[in-house]
Order: sequence, then structure tokens, then C-alpha cells
Amino acid sequence: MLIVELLNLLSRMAHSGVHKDRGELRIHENLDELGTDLAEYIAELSEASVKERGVFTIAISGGSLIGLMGRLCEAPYNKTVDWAKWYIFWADERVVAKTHADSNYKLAKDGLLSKTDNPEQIFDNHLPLPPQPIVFLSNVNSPSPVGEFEGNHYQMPIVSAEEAADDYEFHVRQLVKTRTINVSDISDCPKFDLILLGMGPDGHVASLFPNHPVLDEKDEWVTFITDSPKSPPERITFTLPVINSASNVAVVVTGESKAEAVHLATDDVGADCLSLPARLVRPIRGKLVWFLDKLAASKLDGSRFSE
Ligand SMILES: O=C1O[C@H](COP(=O)(O)O)[C@@H](O)[C@H](O)[C@H]1O
Repeated sequence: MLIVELLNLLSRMAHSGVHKDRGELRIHENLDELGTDLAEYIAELSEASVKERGVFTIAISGGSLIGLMGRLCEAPYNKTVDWAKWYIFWADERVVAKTHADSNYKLAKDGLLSKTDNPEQIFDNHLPLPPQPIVFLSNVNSPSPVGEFEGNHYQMPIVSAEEAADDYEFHVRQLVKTRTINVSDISDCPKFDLILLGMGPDGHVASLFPNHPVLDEKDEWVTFITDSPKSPPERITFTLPVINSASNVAVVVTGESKAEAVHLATDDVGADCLSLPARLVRPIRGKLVWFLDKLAASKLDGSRFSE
């Protein structure tokens, strides 16, 4: 049954193409097909990592990506994916309380993780895994009375964006030390099994925005910004060296408003576009896959594809 579904899916995929530097493009007729292909892709990587290392280290972004991952909570993936072996990280997070509507953590929890068959396996540390499968941004997300909404009154969290970035990087470093997260063979960077990114119409990925100085960050694994052009202004984010050290990176983009940025990020374009954040995503030893719907792919150079 599953094989038949997959064959149908493959035959319905409108186009696909591979570019040496800018990855594989999978273009889908509609969101439903994209969601199925994305779930299949994540499930396969999860299975391979769990088989090889006993865990799956996955970093997710916020935004529309979370809704597009929804099929993972449905059959057959709700049964076949070994959620208990997942270590979940955030490619970026907004410096708000974990109960705040802008929190990527809240979005993923409400929109995805709490819909799995055994959410307690993910949220509680019942399983014999060191220390906890979800790496929380502990200070940012601490359930303290500050940094929470009280009625209509919101108080900023006690920590600064800088402290939140340091704290998150510390947690990631601990897990690299124990090799729960793999380490890159060419740098000291963490090598996540999979980093899932969305992309804004301006070509930003995670919280790496066009022309921002953090695009040049080479030393830190997690950095912070306090001037995001998209609200909220304070955010923390994986840096490009971390994203580009992952074993697999997927960029998931839908909708016409992002078609121009997809074109600028993946086609052969002029030098002035070379610093578009999404274009700077180029895993050094890993594999890059773009999941697009037809609208997001509508401005791509057609010459790259074969039916
Ligand atoms: O601000 C953010 O935006 C991007 C893209 O979001 P989308 O809703 O346009 O898909 C998201 O990937 C990132 O995690 C988030 O912080």
C-alpha cells in the first residue's frame, strides 16, 4: 500500500532537478503532495540515523514549515517514526516566552509535536536517553513569572538575546561532547542529521536576514539579533557554519510571494544576489533538498528540469 502511494507520488511530482552546488529541487503540484514527500523524506532520514547511531538529531524552524510537516503525525508515520529517539532543536527561536504566540517552540508544540501518538515520549524524559529529547531554550522558555503573558500584559524575558544564544549554544556543545550530536569531520561544528528551514519572501532562512552582519559569523554556533526586520526583533539563530555542517538540509518553500527569492537563491543569477541568505545555504559535505510547490517554483529557469 505504502509503495503504491509512493509510486503515485513520484509520478505526480511535476519536476525535479539537481544542481551541483545548490541542491536537489523537488517541485510538487500541491501542498498535499509536498507534505507527503516531506514526511517520507524525514521518516527515511530518521530511520537511517536511528539505525546507525541510535538517535536522530533534527533542527526545525518555525513559520509555515510546521503545518507542512503535519503528515508526520498521520498513518503510517505516526506508527513507524521512532519519535522517542528524536532530539529536537530549533534552527532559530524568537526571544519571547514559550507560551507566546510568536514562539517557534509553541508553534511546533501545538501544531505538531503534541499531535504525535505519544507526545509524552517527546516532552517528558521517560526514556533512557540523556538528558532530554527536546533541547529547550531553557532561559528564554522558562516558566518564570517574567517573560510570560499575564492577561494582556507581556513582560520581556529576564534574559537578553545574547544570554539566550549563549545558553542554547552551551546545551548544543554538551550534546556534541557526548556525541549525541555528531561532529563535522572538517570543523568542530555540530553535524545535525537534518536541519529543516523555511524561507521568507526576502530570502531569509532561520533568523539570518539579508545584509545582516550575522551572515559573516564564523566562530559562534548560535548567535543573536536584536533588530530583526520581521517581528519580533529579538531572535537567536544557528549560524551559517552550523547549517552548512549538517548531514542534510531541507528548505521548504511554498507560495507565489516567495517565487522570486527561490529563483534568486537557486538559479544562475548576478553577483548582487550571491549574499542572499537562502543562497548561502550550501552544506559542505551534506545534502541539500528544496521542497517547493508549483507557485514557489514559478519563476525558476525552466532549462534546469526534465519532465
Ligand atoms: O521568522 C521566521 O520566518 C521563517 C519563514 O517563515 P514562513 O512563515 O514564511 O515560512 C521561518 O523559517 C523562521 O523559523 C521564522 O523564525
